[in-house]
Amino acid sequence: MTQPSLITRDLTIRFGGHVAVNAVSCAFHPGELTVIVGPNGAGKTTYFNLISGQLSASSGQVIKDGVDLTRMAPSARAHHGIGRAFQLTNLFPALSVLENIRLAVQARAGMGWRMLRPVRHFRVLSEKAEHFLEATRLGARAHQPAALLPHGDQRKLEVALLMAMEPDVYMFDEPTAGMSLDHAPEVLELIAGIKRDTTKTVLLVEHKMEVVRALADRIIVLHNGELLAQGDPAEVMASQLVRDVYLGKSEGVA
Ligand SMILES: Nc1ncnc2c1ncn2[C@@H]1O[C@H](COP(=O)(O)OP(=O)(O)OP(=O)(O)O)[C@@H](O)[C@H]1O
Repeated sequence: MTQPSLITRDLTIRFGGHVAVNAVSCAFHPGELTVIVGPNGAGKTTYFNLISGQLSASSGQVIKDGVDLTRMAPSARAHHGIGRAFQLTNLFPALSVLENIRLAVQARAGMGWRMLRPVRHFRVLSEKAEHFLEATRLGARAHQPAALLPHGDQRKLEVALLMAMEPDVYMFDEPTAGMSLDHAPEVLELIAGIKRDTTKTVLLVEHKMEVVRALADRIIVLHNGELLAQGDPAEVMASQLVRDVYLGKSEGVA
């Protein structure tokens, strides 16, 4: 087994008297896609926010390749390779798909390629942007304003922007939420492609069991902010403890 790229150690956050994430210790490895499941209010999104830095932990640690990120801002965590997909609100809606991807590539380049000469720099940026455009099958939409994309293509553009940042750890929160059945497989195939790169660690929050079945190498189950179970998806979902938690919340696990 490879070394974990990401570890949370006793990660905890309290909102007043409510402990939304309670001492969650977990390791995530390159080449592995872990789906985080649990009933509504279990703490999944809060756990994600603690890893990406949108929330600060009350106690515990977030460690990436041996570096303690716990007190870092989201941008510093991104610099250390944590990449989280967000809905398109932070895009430039009037710019084209290709221009948005190029900006993401440029933001990434600002982190690591300062030594390149300007002309070569520009060519490399453009080639990289084209690469991510094609990889996400958005070529036909290259020159359309991002704001005018159909919903399914907007979700693909979110994946393209994340890929352009070239993170080590990819984080997706319900990546097919609100998508039509036609488009969901395309986004899932993009995520499956990322997972085939054995240097990448992928974390996914997901409710849909068909998505869990299609993509998960491993699942972790959160319940009342605590880590209830982890391991092989089929085995964990079949366990009585996990079934009780879901049935107790009247949510199907079939
Ligand atoms: N900023 C906050 N202030 C107070 N309570 C919060 C805050 N953020 C989350 N919570 C609470 O923490 C708990 C976990 O919420 P969270 O959104 O992480 O759950 P979830 O598992 O992602 O749920 P869902 O599947 O419904 O999205 C909930 O009880 C929620 O009300």
